[in-house]
Amino acid sequence: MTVLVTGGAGYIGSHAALALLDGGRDVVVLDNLSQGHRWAVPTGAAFVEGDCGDEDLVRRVIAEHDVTAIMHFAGSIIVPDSVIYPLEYYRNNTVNSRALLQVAVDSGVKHFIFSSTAGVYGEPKATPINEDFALKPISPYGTSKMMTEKMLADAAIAHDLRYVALRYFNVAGADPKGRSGQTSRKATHLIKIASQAATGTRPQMAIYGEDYETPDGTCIRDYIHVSDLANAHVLALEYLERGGESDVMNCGYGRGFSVREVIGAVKKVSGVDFEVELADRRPGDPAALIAAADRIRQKLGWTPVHDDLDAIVRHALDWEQSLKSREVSAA
Ligand SMILES: NC(=O)c1ccc[n+]([C@@H]2O[C@H](COP(=O)([O-])OP(=O)(O)OC[C@H]3O[C@@H](n4cnc5c(N)ncnc54)[C@H](O)[C@@H]3O)[C@@H](O)[C@H]2O)c1
Ligand SMILES: O=c1ccn([C@@H]2O[C@H](COP(=O)(O)OP(=O)(O)O[C@H]3O[C@H](CO)[C@H](O)[C@H](O)[C@H]3O)[C@@H](O)[C@H]2O)c(=O)[nH]1
Repeated sequence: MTVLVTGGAGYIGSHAALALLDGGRDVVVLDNLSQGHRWAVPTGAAFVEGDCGDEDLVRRVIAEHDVTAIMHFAGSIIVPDSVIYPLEYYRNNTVNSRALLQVAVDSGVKHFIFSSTAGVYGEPKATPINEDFALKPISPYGTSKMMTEKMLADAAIAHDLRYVALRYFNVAGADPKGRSGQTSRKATHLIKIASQAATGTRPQMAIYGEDYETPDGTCIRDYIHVSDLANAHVLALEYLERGGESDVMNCGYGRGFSVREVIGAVKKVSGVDFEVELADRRPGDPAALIAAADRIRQKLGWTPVHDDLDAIVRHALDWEQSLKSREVSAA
């Protein structure tokens, strides 16, 4: 009984693989290394280099490793890129997910956990956002994820398969033991960028807009520690294994911090007063995104242990320092 982790050489997938291994599970990672790194695959996990849309390959991996569950992280993740290359995002996020789902159904894999996003809500009418809000994505990225959610829902009705789609809010931080962290080749996430500015990997950073209708004028987000998120995946798997119904669940803490508050925390924790300039709004940024996070707590018994901005920042900074000594290009 092995868990197939697609995208397990990437940021969140490698943390989920660690959480599964820490819990005594067998793991096989399938990653095409388009973004991830071979060294990011945790020790103890089997590794197959390849594409999650390659049905023959996935079929073989499932059979050879006795896979009974799939955690599907593989995908393309940069929202503005999805506007420029929409068909590429639909191929990698939607078409490849369809292929993976087909093989899962054909092979009798009954449990499927999917990386969805708060991006499926688009510009929500209010905040906090609960799972019953209308899905109105405003980018091809968000739409590509919403379409996979729909495929999962339909497949779960027609076939012997149950799923949990986890809608992540803003994922940040790194493994507290320093075993993994965010190593995207093209960093866009606020805490990653601020950590790079603090550790000297980049000379300065920008705040994208300070004229939003928020207390300090900058956008508010619900930052969730990647290790708490990884544990949510393990709990979601246990939930399915004890017969839980298919569901979608927000992953966030239910509170928000502004861009200025985040940058202040990175400066305080690092002790570095790096340069911050003001820039125009980034297109498509909603003013505030905060999760209503009751469902995941109730249904999975999820109790986060890293709900502390300074701790999230500390772990992100430690990881950034360790990347510098590994001489990995993380920019
Ligand atoms: N990082 C976030 O804040 C965030 C928020 C919401 C949702 N998500 C979703 O979580 C998942 C993981 O994101 P991440 O931040 O770890 O990104 P990441 O880029 O670090 O990891 C994605 C991994 O998938 C691999 N990959 C991409 N396409 C593949 C394919 N066709 N076949 C096999 N491997 C492939 C990449 O090489 C990479 O290792 C993604 O599906 C993303 O959309 C991330
Ligand atoms: O250098 C930067 C980087 C970000 N920001 C701001 O910081 C906030 C957070 O931005 P991120 O890029 O860290 O995260 P997003 O909220 O844009 O994106 C998150 O939500 C998206 C869907 O809404 C996707 O799921 C994405 O993967 C996930 O990280 C935004 O207001 C952004 O404008 C800056 O001011 N400067």
